Amino acid sequence: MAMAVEAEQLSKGFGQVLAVDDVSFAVPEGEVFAFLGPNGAGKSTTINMLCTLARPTSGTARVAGFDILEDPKAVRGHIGLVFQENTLDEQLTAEENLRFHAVLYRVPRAERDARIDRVLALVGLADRKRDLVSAFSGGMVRRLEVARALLHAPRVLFLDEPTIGLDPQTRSLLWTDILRLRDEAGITVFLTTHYMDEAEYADRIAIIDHGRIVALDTPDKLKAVVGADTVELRTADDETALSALRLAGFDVHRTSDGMMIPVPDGEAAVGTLVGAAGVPVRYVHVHRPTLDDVFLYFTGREIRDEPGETRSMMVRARAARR
Ligand SMILES: Nc1ncnc2c1ncn2[C@@H]1O[C@H](COP(=O)(O)OP(=O)(O)OP(=O)(O)O)[C@@H](O)[C@H]1O
Repeated sequence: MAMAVEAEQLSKGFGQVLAVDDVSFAVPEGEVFAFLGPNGAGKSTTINMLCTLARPTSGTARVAGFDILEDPKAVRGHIGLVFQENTLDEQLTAEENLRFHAVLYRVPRAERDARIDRVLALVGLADRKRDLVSAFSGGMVRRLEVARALLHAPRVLFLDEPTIGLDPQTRSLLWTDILRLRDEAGITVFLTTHYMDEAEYADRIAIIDHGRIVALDTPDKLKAVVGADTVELRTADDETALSALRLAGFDVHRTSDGMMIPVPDGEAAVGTLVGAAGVPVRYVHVHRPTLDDVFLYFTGREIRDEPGETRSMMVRARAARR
């Protein structure tokens, strides 16, 4: 199978900060691939390297078959990009914005009208062609940005946090567009997000934390790793409970405020776990796996603890004082 993106031991440092740390992965053509991680995990830095906007400190990658270091111009010609910031001209209509970009990207004059209509249709904005962007909702602006990134018919589309700041309904509409690009145009989509719920739509997810990929698979397989069910326990003495449960043969994972134990049947296991903990139990919760659990399982904390260690350290310090 042909690969749209192949990263080989990519690293990028900024002074003392290793933003991306020895990351390798491959994305087959036609896949929707999500880079999922908290703020500061290294998602934007990875996308910037793949799009030739930042130079790796070490390692390399091939995008649409071209090496990002040896052939950056060819890479740029075969990718579309949507950044976190809006870069459309609000005083122009949707069509005028696209036309301006088509000229910039040297889309042949004879093809411009057809391309503009095609990309507007792909994002469901065909009937808003002549409207001013200043009259668009946040979701429509994002969709127009996606349309613009598609004008020169790229093979790979990079979207950095495309749904940030949008309400859940608009986010879900944008996802319909993204999946349509894959299904109708065969485009490979590489996107970053810190929204667990929407990462479920992706064909595969790489979970990135502190610059490293900690897990990579389909949403279903990642959830299966966590176990059929998970029991979350918080006790009067977590260290003692953790040792006792491990001695009793359970696979216990420490979290910032307790522990998680994957088990085949949560409800059936609660009694045994509470008994085996050997200390008073303050909180028990049985849940079916979600991607939040997957993140907690692989990183030991919740994605919402971010941004930054400072906040999670404060949360922990506050919890410790209670
Ligand atoms: N130009 C830069 N100079 C110095 N440090 C940087 C620079 N760009 C990123 N970093 C640092 O590298 C780390 C990774 O940042 P990056 O923006 O890639 O994370 P992210 O996962 O995309 O988060 P966000 O969604 O907040 O952008 C962070 O610690 C960040 O502060």
